[in-house]
Amino acid sequence: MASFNTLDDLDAEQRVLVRLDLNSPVEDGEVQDNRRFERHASTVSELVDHNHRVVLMAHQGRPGDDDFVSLEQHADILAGHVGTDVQFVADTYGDEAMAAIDALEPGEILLLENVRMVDDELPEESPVEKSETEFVQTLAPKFDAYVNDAYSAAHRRHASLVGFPLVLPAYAGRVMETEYEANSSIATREFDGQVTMVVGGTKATDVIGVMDAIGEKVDQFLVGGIAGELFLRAEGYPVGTDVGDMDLFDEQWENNQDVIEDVLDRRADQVRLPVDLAYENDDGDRAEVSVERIDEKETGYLDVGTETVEGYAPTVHESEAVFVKGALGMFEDERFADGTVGVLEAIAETDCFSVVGGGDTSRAIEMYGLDEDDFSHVSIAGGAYIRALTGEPLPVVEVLEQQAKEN
Ligand SMILES: Nc1ncnc2c1ncn2[C@@H]1O[C@H](COP(=O)(O)OP(=O)(O)O)[C@@H](O)[C@H]1O
Ligand SMILES: O=C(OP(=O)(O)O)[C@H](O)COP(=O)(O)O
Repeated sequence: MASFNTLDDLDAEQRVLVRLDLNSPVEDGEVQDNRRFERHASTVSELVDHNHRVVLMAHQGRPGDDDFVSLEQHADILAGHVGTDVQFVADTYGDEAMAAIDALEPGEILLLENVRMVDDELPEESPVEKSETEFVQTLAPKFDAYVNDAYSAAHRRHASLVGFPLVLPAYAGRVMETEYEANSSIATREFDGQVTMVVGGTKATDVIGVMDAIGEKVDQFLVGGIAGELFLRAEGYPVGTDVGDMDLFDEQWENNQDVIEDVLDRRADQVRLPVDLAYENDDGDRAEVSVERIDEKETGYLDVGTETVEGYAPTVHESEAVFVKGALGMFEDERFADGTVGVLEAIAETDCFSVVGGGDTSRAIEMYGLDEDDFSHVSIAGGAYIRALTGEPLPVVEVLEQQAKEN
């Protein structure tokens, strides 16, 4: 259990400054609705119900990137989820923002402009240095309290995340609370039975790091995606290499070969690898091949095969807890969704404690008609989830805990 203050500790009718993480995919300039809006909307609604004046801060993209855009569209999308108007001001702590904050009535919501447009926001510095910036020093006096709900950005030491809690009474929002409890549980909870981790996706470096860090806590790793092929390569199979213009394997192999070999060496009986793989045949259909029958990699393998799923599912059924990081195949293409969906269905069928993380992987749940309620927790965090799994501290959580202890 984290020992930070939560909304349960916050008195009603305050002027509250809230940090959300509404960072979203942007396609052709259009911000895409996603789980982050829906989740944060419940925190915002709760604050509105308690008659607070609610001022929201968030970021979008990184300076220089195409998705580094204004939060104007975010205000409309969030309003749709909250069911109440969300005002927007194209300013963060200048005169325009200050006037909009002053004009706010109890129960009203105002979203400030993208905090990454403020020079003081981004350089990673200590919370004390961040709290001394002009941004924090100018904005904070307008408020009685600060709420941080941005769990998925909790690994960053930015002004809006770690500066304000040093100068205002600080509370964790509901998303922060829920994400923290669920995602940290692999490190902090003792489960009675078997703990299983499903790892896949394209960012093999991340999941291999998790396997290395958390091997003591996990009984079985069910591996697929790019990591699956890299582990097969380490076992001597002629896969896990780039073919054509693919660049998913060779660089990650060079960066992780030692760790993979070490994990296999120390944890051979914990690591389960695909026994068959799926690819697109000349007719454009899904075809499968046993890994034993591959002589040379000539095509991209886009999913684990049927026999692999049939082998993984019983392990899931026997588990007390299952954590997922990364998809077992390229599930966005229906032909290559069997591995990911098969394992998610197996998890949904059981009443084990389950966490599904990773922005891309969790999209498979709605894409294939699975019910989010059949999982204990579907995380909206990527990098922060990885850190929670490996037990690495999150600066935002540390600051919230520190403030709770001192005040
Ligand atoms: N064999 C594969 N070849 C290509 N892409 C794959 C393969 N297996 C999984 N993927 C892709 O991995 C993506 C998810 O991986 P990743 O971005 O690392 O995870 P997340 O964002 O969920 O943490 C999915 O979009 C899926 O298409
Ligand atoms: O989307 C985010 O992280 P994620 O891609 O790890 O889920 C957060 O908003 C953090 O964004 P950043 O990685 O640009 O600091």
